[in-house]
Amino acid sequence: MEEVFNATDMIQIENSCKELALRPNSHLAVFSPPCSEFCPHKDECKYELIISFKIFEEEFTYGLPKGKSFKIPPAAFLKLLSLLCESLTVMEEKSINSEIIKDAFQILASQLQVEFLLYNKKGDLILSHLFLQQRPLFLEGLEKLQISPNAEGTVKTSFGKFYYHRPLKGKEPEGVLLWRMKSAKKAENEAYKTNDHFFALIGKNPHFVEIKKLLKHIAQNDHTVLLQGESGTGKELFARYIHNLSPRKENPFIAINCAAIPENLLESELFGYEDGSFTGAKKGGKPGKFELADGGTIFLDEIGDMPMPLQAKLLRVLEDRRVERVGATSPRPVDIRVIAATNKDLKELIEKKMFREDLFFRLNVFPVNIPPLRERRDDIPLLLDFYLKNVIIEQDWGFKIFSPEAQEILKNYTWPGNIRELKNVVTYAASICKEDIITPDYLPKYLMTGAQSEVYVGGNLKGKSSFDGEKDVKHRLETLLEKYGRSTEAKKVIAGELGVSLATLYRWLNKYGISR
Ligand SMILES: Nc1ncnc2c1ncn2[C@@H]1O[C@H](COP(=O)(O)OP(=O)(O)OP(=O)(O)O)[C@@H](O)[C@H]1O
Repeated sequence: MEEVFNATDMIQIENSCKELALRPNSHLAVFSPPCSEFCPHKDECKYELIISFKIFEEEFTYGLPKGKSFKIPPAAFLKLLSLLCESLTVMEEKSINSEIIKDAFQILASQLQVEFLLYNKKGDLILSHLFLQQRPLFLEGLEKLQISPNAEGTVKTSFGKFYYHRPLKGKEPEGVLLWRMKSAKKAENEAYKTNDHFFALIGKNPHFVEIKKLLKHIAQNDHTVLLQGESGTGKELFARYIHNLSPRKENPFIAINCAAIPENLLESELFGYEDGSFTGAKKGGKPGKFELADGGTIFLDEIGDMPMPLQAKLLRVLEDRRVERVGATSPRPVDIRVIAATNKDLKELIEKKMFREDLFFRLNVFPVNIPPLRERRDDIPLLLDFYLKNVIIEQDWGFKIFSPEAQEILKNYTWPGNIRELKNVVTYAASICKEDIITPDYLPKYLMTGAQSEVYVGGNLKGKSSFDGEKDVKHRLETLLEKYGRSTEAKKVIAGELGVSLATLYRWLNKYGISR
């Protein structure tokens, strides 16, 4: 028989207490100790609450030690509620326990973030717990709810959608339990909002899981890793994953996007500079990213965009583990692990004499290819769920899900912008849909027409739909620059609005000859 409670804090109470707590004729009893005036420990009972219930012939009696908080899994609580539903006679008898039972269930429900409505078999609402700012003026009687004769299902009430469960005794329903979880749970909130990207590396696709395993292994040593994959596939997230699993995890993780920084600044950003090394240089000089990453990991994103002269300097750092600030006369030692990433074919760049072959071999110690989303479609539902929950929690919205039809469309789309695009689509759909269920009406139209997003075609702007041709693209970029300005902050906003990375935005600005 499955144990209903496996709560970590609820403990099985001693037999002596059990005898006092158990009510042999009822299925369920909740005690706010003392359980009885005859209890020898009644003045110093160590439990806050005692719950005793019987399923079939088996009895369970658990106590919550004082000063502990409930950690009962919500599923167990729902089982308990449905048990309560079957034991409604206990409530209706107005037994001495009924008030305590009510209180206990209210406490449990609020701790577990469960909303519920409990009706007896006559259809009267006898117990409820709803997270509403204002108390509802009235609660619907059961007959208004038009619950189907099934034992389980979903039903719409004036407080939104609920799941229902009606236990049957013989053929007669014993009552009905309506319940739902509050979606914006604080506990989830913490898990989802965590800066620890380690936890947010979502994916169960076997190839993806293999990569995670390999990287976990690689993380233990200091070898250089080269992550290759399309834009938005999660290269930076993987780099953080490696760092978080490595012995360097307490030290800095420094990311720099080689394509997002103007060529003339990149050198000093990476290597730092000495006092007075150029006009406008900060007094006392400045350490570069390599020095800042000392003891930790440096992530060189878009390495294919690094200018040739800097490639030579990077090669020296990789070979000697020493870095020379601009204007310095001698190098300083650095202890770093290097992770580089690219969405370009470096071998092709080598052929075009745009990337140094010797640097490629230095970087390519552990090459890892991150698959595009279209090659791991089985992960799409997981990612949709993850980002939907994320946005709901961030915005403190209520319950929302994608309808099966919307899920189907999202699953079949090619996602040229990969996970970044999926994330944007989820945010867009959840923002414009005021209902609980996100139907295809709320999805961007290009997903349905088979056309690709205007902003994603392998990271290059060449799509169709509302954007037609380069003239439109250039115009859109110019309009946005006019609207937001040209500061780095403004560019981040623009990149966000277009749903691309900052690096891609810089690439486009270069491509269309728009001044930065
Ligand atoms: N497996 C994943 N699970 C959850 N979120 C992910 C996953 N992979 C990527 N993301 C999210 O997708 C977005 C893009 O990821 P990231 O910046 O790591 O991609 P990238 O490959 O480095 O992109 P680019 O080449 O454009 O810099 C980020 O918001 C990241 O959090």
